Amino acid sequence: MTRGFYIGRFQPYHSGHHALVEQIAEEVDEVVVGIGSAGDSHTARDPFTAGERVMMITKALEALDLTSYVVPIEDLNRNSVWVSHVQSMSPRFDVAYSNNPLVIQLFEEAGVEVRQSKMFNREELKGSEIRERMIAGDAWEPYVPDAVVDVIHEVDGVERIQRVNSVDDAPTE
Ligand SMILES: Nc1ncnc2c1ncn2[C@@H]1O[C@H](COP(=O)(O)OP(=O)(O)OP(=O)(O)O)[C@@H](O)[C@H]1O
Ligand SMILES: NC(=O)c1ccc[n+]([C@@H]2O[C@H](COP(=O)(O)O)[C@@H](O)[C@H]2O)c1
Repeated sequence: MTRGFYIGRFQPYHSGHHALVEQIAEEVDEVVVGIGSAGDSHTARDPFTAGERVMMITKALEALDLTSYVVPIEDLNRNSVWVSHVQSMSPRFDVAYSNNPLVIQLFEEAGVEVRQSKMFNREELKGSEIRERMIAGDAWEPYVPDAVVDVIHEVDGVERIQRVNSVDDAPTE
């Protein structure tokens, strides 16, 4: 039995993330999705709370025939012990999936196998692009799983990101 660990901020969880989980599911028996920067929310870069991201991912993964666990993981101001922190919060895993250079380095130094993945339609399936679309009032719904559309509507997510973005942009004096 092998279990994979896939970490990201998932702001929001989009169809590129989902395609990758489907690929991971072909390689391992179970998947842990780690929600990184779990303490961050209500900013233009990180608009959604950990709980909202748990809902997005849990509901999107319901469509897959897969045993999965969704685990929020807060950041730690100490990279050298971050892998231990992750391991303390997650079900035991055999392999980590990431394309983030720091994440890869930290896992490899800790002796954890890391698999990098191909990017799916990265032009459009990118969190920052999808957040920009929300801020601009453009269509974002085609780029996330249907379950994520429902969650973002339920939490008034577009209004949230537009509001925090206007605060971020406000003059400081
Ligand atoms: N389109 C995609 N296809 C495959 N993997 C992806 C895709 N987008 C992101 N990933 C991977 O998912 C993991 C988590 O990414 P993350 O949550 O930062 O998404 P992102 O789209 O890069 O968002 P942001 O633009 O906010 O940084 C990273 O390892 C990243 O490389
Ligand atoms: N010291 C730390 O807290 C630490 C180190 C490496 C990665 N992380 C987190 O892991 C996640 C990696 O996800 P991304 O690949 O989406 O950037 C982020 O939330 C990032 O903040 C945290």
